[in-house]
Amino acid sequence: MEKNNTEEATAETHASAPILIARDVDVFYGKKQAIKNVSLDIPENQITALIGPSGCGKSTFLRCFNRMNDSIDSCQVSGNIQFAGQDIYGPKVDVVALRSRIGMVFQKANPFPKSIFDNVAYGPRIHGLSESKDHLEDIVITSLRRAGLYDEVSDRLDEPGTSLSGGQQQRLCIARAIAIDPQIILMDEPCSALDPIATAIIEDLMDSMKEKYTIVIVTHSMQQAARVSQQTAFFHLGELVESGDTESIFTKPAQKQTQNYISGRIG
Ligand SMILES: Nc1ncnc2c1ncn2[C@@H]1O[C@H](COP(=O)(O)OP(=O)(O)OP(=O)(O)O)[C@@H](O)[C@H]1O
Repeated sequence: MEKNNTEEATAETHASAPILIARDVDVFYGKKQAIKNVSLDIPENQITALIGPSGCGKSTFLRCFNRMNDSIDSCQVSGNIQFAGQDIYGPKVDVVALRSRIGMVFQKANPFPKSIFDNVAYGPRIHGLSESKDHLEDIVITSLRRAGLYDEVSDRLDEPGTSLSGGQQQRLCIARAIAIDPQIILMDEPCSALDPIATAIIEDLMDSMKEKYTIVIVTHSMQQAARVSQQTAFFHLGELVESGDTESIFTKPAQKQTQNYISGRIG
């Protein structure tokens, strides 16, 4: 009995070990501060939801994790973010390599103007991940399967990615992210352009994906955060008000601001 408890405790500790650690992160767009001294741990193989009212800084904070903010001239990020123990803003960091480990899926599905196959094969080709044509085919098929799309497209891999439905296009983008073998997938409101059925498919998919990947999702939908995530972080006016396990945040939040948001009093 005692042994089982120890095993359980070890498994639990392992399951919640942080893969991303943000400390004292500030983000400015010019003189305007969008993120104020935010510290947050992202546990491995879990889904963390970033929630909060429009403009509170969720997407800005998400983009810090794979340095997508680098491409915005006015944007300055300071503080410390570690990925698997390495400072991702360190001088020697190869941003392209970082983004292959920390992939991203955007609000609006954005397939390349290429075939379904080539959309998924693109990343492995440019990152030199495939040893042969057969290996590349394997990667494409495995990625499409992991994204829950293969069965729907197996007989039309040569057709344009843009010929798919919105929900299928979003799963194609997830397959594209998976194809370069990331550890983390950042999702910025991935279902906001989708109908409830396509949304439910993606939510089920996320649940199965967390066995292999760590997911951080920005969502406007509190119901979605409650359905899919194990951890939730609530932002307001650029500050992290509170974070913790999703059930606690939604049933007994520690902060009044969180309570007001989840009960619809601010939004
Ligand atoms: N490229 C940019 N240039 C200048 N200001 C920006 C830029 N992107 C975001 N901001 C500002 O930073 C703040 C945070 O924006 P951000 O998009 O991160 O919030 P959000 O919580 O994701 O909002 P939403 O839920 O509406 O998408 C806002 O005040 C926004 O106007």
